[in-house]
Amino acid sequence: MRVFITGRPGVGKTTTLKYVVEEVKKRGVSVAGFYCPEVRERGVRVGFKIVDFSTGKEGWLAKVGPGEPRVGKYAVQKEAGEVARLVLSSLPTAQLIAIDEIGPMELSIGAVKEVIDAALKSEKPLVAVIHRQVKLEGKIYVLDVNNREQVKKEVLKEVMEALGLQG
Ligand SMILES: Nc1nc2c(ncn2[C@@H]2O[C@H](COP(=O)(O)OP(=O)(O)OP(=O)(O)O)[C@@H](O)[C@H]2O)c(=O)[nH]1
Repeated sequence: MRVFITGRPGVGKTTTLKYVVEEVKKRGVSVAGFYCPEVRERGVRVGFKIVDFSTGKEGWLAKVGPGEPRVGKYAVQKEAGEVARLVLSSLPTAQLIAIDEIGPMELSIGAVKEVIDAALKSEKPLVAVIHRQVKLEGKIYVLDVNNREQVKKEVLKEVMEALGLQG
């Protein structure tokens, strides 16, 4: 099972993915993967964190300021690799893989791309937010404000079925 969630910025992709992860975790499912929330200071975006779904450990993915390598105006942070390696180590024992997101920034950071490649190679059920420019084989939900409640339920149902769990 591979389900991808895409849609325009701010439409609710992360919220949808986190809803599904939290619902299956309530049912005792082990989830591996990460999400990359933006960080704002006084309303201005200053960078992104990377958070491990399995342990909750987080680190800076990339933030404004000096440093190499860079993704756009952001400097990639070394700690991103530490969190990514933690995620990679939890993939083998997980029942579900969840990634937010498979996008240009994540794909340009070696250790994070390694997690994404491992997830895509895995036979395990995968739910991922994909950037609208990224094309992958699988069931794709294009989220909008009118369908996001319905999509939350549909994706959860697909995951539960793939894991052999009741509703
Ligand atoms: N009322 C309502 N608000 C939502 C829903 N989903 C997301 N939001 C709100 O919309 C805003 C953006 O949600 P995200 O989940 O971060 O949207 P996103 O598509 O992941 O955003 P980007 O990653 O920046 O593209 C947040 O303030 C959410 O609280 C929803 O189902 N209902």
